[in-house]
Amino acid sequence: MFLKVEQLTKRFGGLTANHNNDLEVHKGHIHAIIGPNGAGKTTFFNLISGFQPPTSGTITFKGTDITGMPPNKIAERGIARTFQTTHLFEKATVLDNVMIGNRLRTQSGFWDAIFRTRRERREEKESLNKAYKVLEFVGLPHLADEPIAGITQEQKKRVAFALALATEPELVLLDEPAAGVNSGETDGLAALIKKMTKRGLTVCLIEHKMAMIMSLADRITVLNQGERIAEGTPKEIQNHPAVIEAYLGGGQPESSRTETV
Ligand SMILES: Nc1ncnc2c1ncn2[C@@H]1O[C@H](COP(=O)(O)OP(=O)(O)OP(=O)(O)O)[C@@H](O)[C@H]1O
Repeated sequence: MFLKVEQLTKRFGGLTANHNNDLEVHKGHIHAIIGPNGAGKTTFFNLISGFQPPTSGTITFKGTDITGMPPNKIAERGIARTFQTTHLFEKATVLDNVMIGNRLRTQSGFWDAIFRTRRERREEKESLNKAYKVLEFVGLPHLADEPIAGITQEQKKRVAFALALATEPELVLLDEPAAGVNSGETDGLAALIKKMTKRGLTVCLIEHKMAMIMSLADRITVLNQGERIAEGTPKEIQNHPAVIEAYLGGGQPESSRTETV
């Protein structure tokens, strides 16, 4: 299994944000994580990408146990995640964001960057080439010199993708890639996600836009109140009683919370 999460739990004091959750992501798939607000989706991503340590459970990526590894080590092993667009530097250019962001999030040579050693200059050139390549991929090479503050929300989403892709990942975790953009732009971002899998990437995404998820995802995992309540194909999920119940906001009996398709 490409990514295998077993019995993952995260507690914040008395609150259980994730409770004994399992997940299997197949190579080359688009796997969506959905669920109402506060279901524990972002926490789940934080645990997989190493931004928070789990309370218990294991995460195995390509056969290696990566549980509790720091984010830069997990990125080195091939897992990248996107951040909300609020993580971008508004005054810096698109290109600088991709370059700086990549370094800050994946490399330890921060002081090299400050003092501009020879190694740093060589790495900067490589980093520049890489940044242009990923900007090309996400369709923004013409905006390389534009400050983030001057581009649209949809373009910022593409920059967030570029940041993740610059780490040359095999698995990309996208946190609400289409939040705050209109429907035409959502279609464009969905096409870009499809293009990622055509290039051999595996994608795991959190998203609230159901139409997008239903047409894009190979499999869907549904979380509610920290627990996995369903897993299956889009068709199976659409007709799943526990999912319908969770989305209608009625809450559900304890007994149905661990039900799977
Ligand atoms: N660092 C933290 N400290 C304490 N509680 C937290 C922390 N992070 C998340 N939580 C809580 O854990 C629960 C799950 O939050 P999380 O952000 O993972 O949900 P979500 O499904 O991503 O929600 P949304 O769709 O609204 O983004 C919430 O009750 C939240 O308040």
